Amino acid sequence: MGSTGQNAWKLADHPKLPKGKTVAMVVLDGWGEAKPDQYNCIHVAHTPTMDSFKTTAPEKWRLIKAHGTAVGLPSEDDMGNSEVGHNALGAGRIFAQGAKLVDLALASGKIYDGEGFKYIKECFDNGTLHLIGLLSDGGVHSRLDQLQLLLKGAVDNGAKRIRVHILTDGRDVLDGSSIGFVETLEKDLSNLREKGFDAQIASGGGRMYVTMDRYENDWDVVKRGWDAQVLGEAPYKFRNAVEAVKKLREEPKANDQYLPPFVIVDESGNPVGPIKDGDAVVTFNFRADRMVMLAKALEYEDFDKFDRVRVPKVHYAGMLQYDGELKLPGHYLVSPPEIDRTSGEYLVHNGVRTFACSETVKFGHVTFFWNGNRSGYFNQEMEEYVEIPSDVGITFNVQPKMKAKEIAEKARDAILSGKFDQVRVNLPNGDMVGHTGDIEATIVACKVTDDAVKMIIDAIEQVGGIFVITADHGNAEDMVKRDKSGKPLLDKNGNLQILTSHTLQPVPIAIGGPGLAPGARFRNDVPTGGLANVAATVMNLHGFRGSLATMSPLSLKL
Ligand SMILES: O=C(O)[C@@H](CO)OP(=O)(O)O
Ligand SMILES: [Mn+2]
Ligand SMILES: [Mn+2]
Repeated sequence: MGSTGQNAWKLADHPKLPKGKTVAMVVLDGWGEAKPDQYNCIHVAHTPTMDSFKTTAPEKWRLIKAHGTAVGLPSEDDMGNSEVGHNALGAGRIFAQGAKLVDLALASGKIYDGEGFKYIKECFDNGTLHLIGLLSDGGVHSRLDQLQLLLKGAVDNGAKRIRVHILTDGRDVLDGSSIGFVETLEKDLSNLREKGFDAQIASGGGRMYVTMDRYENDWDVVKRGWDAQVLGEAPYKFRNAVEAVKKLREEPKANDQYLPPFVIVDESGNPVGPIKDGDAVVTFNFRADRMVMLAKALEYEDFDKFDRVRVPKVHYAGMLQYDGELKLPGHYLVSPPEIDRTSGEYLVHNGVRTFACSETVKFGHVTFFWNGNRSGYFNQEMEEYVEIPSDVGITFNVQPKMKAKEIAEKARDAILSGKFDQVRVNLPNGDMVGHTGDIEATIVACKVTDDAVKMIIDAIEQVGGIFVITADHGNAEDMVKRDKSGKPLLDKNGNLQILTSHTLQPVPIAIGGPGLAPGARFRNDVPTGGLANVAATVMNLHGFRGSLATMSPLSLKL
């Protein structure tokens, strides 16, 4: 393989597999494999299409790893997530991910020598350091222990006044756990106060209602956060954050994910921590998708998505740089993984035309994450990305069908059009509805997903193509927290502990379709395999050689 120019991208022909077959690449979001029981919504739901892969063509079906080190996360206790999952699927390699890179930078202390930290430090003498992010130990977007280390490092490096703007979780961790996390943070801050630092929580709100929207689905979410964090304005005012979270959770149907915005006020009723000129701001989430919108609001001069009212002149740094193409934000504490030479870029250099589609809430998964946290096209003549607008302002248990049918129709039409060689979609339902913890709705979500898969493979059937159906991580296959033996756990009131988060489960991958070379199947003597092996397998199915640079496929027997 040449090292420069077009030659560096040219892929050799596969010795046995033909070129020119339309390949449908379908990612079921949040669809893992787990023991069948009543809390496994995939098992309970009517899913004849997905079931048939496993039962009628078991040699073309297998399980692959979708969590922990197989997707670049720090440990095997880390559940998978969309960012790392789609990064691995799209890049075909395992990269040490944000969670891990931040751990290393904090442990070595290198984070404090970096450009980003030096930049925010310039404000420590006269300004306040604001830390904004998700408060939990979920490890998907952020981690409490990293925030704690950062707080310590900041005061060791001269920060005197610190305000933390918290977003409560309940999506990567149990609902209700926010109280404990806020208590822990309050204790740390009160220890700092005892040592003479002026450190407090300044504002808060639930992650799905305040700040952490993604892919520009609903700017109101970011505005609510802006109002509380920057302007110090919110519908609820409290003297301390533990009281805030406890009180707001008392509202009927309240949960951690959707707590309304609140600000902490002093004895005269004034907000304790609006962001002002001369302050430093750090968004401490390492994961990109749900921080990009706030980063734009903080960084873009000609921002017009909502009225910011007041735009403080601050030194802002992200924990990571969230968008490599937009270079957003410009300053960051830790360099993001350099996810280069992704499969999408190989495709455009090798004449493979791609169609990618999902609805808004997952659109960036099959584009931005797939392409290594890079927005935009590699080559617009070779690619078409279609976004179907998601419903806004609802929780998806109310509308568990979401846009699965519309996504499948777009995929079907793209396949039948003959204009594309790869048709790639994400079907969000298992994940988005699974996160609501609503078992009945999640069962509907799984059925609808199965219907969508059917529509896509029927189209593949018609054009003599190939399908690859897989998932990015588990979610809908397990809706309860369990003990080590697998028994569902009850809380202190005897209620089932509902699991709103992803899981540690493996995910299925199925290949098939009339275009698949006769006899092609997965080797059953290769036990390991993960999401990072899918890209090279797909390249094989497009007729290209087995290994591309360092990508390795799931072994196929031909
Ligand atoms: O909604 C999200 O941000 C995460 C869970 O925190 O889910 P996913 O990784 O599937 O996008
Ligand atoms: Mn996902
Ligand atoms: Mn999810």
